[in-house]
Amino acid sequence: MAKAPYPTPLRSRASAPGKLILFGEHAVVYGHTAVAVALSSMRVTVEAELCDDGDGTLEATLHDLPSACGRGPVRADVPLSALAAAMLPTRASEERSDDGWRTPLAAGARVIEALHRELGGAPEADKAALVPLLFLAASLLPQLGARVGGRLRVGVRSAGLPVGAGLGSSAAFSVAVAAALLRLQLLLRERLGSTAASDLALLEGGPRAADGAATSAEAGGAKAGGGRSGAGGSGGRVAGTGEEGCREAETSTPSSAARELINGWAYCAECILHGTPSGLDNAVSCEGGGMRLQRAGRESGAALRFEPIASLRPMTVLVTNTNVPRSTRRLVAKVRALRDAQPALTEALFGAVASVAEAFLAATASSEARLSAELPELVRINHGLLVSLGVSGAALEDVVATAAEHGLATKLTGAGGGGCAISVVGVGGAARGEASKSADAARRRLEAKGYNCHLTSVGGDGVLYHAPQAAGETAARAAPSGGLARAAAAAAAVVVAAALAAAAAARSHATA
Ligand SMILES: Nc1ncnc2c1ncn2[C@@H]1O[C@H](COP(=O)(O)OP(=O)(O)OP(=O)(O)O)[C@@H](O)[C@H]1O
Ligand SMILES: C[C@@](O)(CCO)CC(=O)[O-]
Repeated sequence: MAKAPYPTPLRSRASAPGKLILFGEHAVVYGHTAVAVALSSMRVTVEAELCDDGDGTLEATLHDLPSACGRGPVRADVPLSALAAAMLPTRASEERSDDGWRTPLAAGARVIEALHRELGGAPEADKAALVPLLFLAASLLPQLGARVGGRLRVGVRSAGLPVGAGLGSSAAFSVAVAAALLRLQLLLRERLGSTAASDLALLEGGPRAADGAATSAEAGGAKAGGGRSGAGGSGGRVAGTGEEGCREAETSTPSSAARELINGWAYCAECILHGTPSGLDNAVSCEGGGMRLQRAGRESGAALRFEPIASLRPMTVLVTNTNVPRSTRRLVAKVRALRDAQPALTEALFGAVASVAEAFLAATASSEARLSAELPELVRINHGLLVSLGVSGAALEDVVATAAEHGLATKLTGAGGGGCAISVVGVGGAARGEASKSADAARRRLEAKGYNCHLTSVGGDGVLYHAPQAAGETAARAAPSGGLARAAAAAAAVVVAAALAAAAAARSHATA
């Protein structure tokens, strides 16, 4: 065992947004077009700190999740060496080294079981929430298990993103944890002087769109290898609205190579939480902006294809959480039953939903004025089609009617039944003035009825790095020492191509 001191704590901080489905839920299950966007001001933020005091423990705290034991938030202290041991099935089969963080690799059943065991007698619900974080820590900081002493502290907080309401909180959690821990790995390598060219490429952050780096022509350029992604302009508008969210001055977007790795690891965490998710939520959370998605075939097992929407325009929506629990599985089954009973009619409804999604894509590609004119009607029509499919509910209809009294077109988002609805407030500048007065009035009425509302722009920043809260990170780089330093130095020889190939492999896995 090596004891390699970190002269000062290393800290990283990252955040990632939730998502919402603008158009096309349910029809997308049968191969029709849908549109999803990032909820740039509703985010999960993760702080991670690695320091030399302590007894070789990972301290994880999920500040927003109340523990099922009824005392405080979900939290755990786990020996770092035990985490490394739990990962042995993965490492043995892969013959992997401390360099394993470069290749996102899903957790097998034996690894998941071993991580559960490390959480001892904690309530099952707490374990389920913690295991993805433990897995990411062990995967992205594999060197730590071989050390004596030290402490890794990870804290997770949500900024306005409700947990389990259909807005992609689990993906935001997974992306933000993966980003914070990847950055810690890279800072550790930099501190130890083992930074290779490939690591520098991963460490590099770009300016956010909110800093004015992305013009509207670049907005949404979420191609692999591209710089900023997502609807850059809206990122700037979010920062100016005075909403909740992360607006630190020192904020940057991870490089595209880093985003690919983050997305790959986040998908691995999502698989632990959800089995076999499509990968849409983590892709939108990571890249920001908006995505067009479509299944390759008519059946729900068919692969989902994602395509960034290059022309997404800034939009402001009022998100209303009915607080009515919903089961996506039950609602999807309900639509399937309707399709079995009325195949031609149901297919016609799906076709109409897809036409709405395509009309939205045409309008946003055309002009702000056209989108502004057409969006409310498109929202109203899509909701009507979802009502016809039988997936609305009493609270959702109440939200639609209440918002309509204030001139706002509203639709359910996600599976329906309960969960959230979205009301169009405006496109670009239209979100101010009269539109914003209507939104304020609607919000007051809806909140008086017991719903939770959040005014937000959509399609802005994806995953972001933030300046850590405390000083110390800028302290002088330490000389490499001990086994950890040697392992890190050996790993540094791996070239850029390896990191990019690994990330590409993860991406193809995530979109499969
Ligand atoms: N802020 C957070 N801190 C820790 N864990 C979180 C946080 N937000 C979400 N999670 C994890 O994600 C789970 C919720 O995932 P779930 O899929 O039910 O909801 P969602 O992601 O909000 O909705 P959807 O997947 O339908 O968009 C939580 O139980 C928890 O494990
Ligand atoms: C209802 C649905 O279309 C969206 C749920 O958020 C289901 C799915 O796409 O898997």
